[in-house]
Amino acid sequence: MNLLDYLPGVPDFPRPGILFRDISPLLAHPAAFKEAILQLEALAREFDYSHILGIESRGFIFGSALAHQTHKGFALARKPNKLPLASHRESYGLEYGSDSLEIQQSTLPQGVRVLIVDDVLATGGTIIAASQLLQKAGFEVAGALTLLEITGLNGGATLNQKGIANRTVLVA
Ligand SMILES: O=P(O)(O)OC[C@H]1O[C@H](OP(=O)(O)OP(=O)(O)O)[C@H](O)[C@@H]1O
Ligand SMILES: Nc1ncnc2[nH]cnc12
Repeated sequence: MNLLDYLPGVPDFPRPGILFRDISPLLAHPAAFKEAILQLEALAREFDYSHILGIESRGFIFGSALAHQTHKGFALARKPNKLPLASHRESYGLEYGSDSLEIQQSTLPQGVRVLIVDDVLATGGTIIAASQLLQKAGFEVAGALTLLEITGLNGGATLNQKGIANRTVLVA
């Protein structure tokens, strides 16, 4: 099964010039979704971690399914003003705009090693912000794992330069 068949590119969304990879067909196809989680699980074995951080919103889907599959804990990196307890915030740029993420200070035991999981790696801005949040909150960044890296934006190389070990299932 070629998982890219289930991640079609939609031209000029959400802005002209962006080829947006839609995860909806993959999620709607049980065997493709299962295969995606199994391939993420295989790459996750390369990391030493006890918890997964999922990034709102598409990172929640893959991160939580992977946490369930691998028997790891799961934590939320949320868009602003969604978390009820004291939180850290980071702002960042991404392929088609800018945004902010927050994590709760008290979510995980201090010092645990956390694997960041998201659907897509484009510029790397989102994962760098997530990594900074984890460090601010006193957690160790085990690395970052994505289903798809968008070519031409050097997200993987950017993460490497920042010292964030990263693996992706697909590149397109
Ligand atoms: O590598 P980057 O350039 O930072 O881009 C990648 C991010 O962009 C998308 O999220 P988006 O902010 O569109 O939010 P969504 O998951 O709620 O759709 C995607 O799910 C990643 O989190
Ligand atoms: N081209 C793209 N497709 C889907 N999600 C993205 N997030 C950032 N860039 C993206």
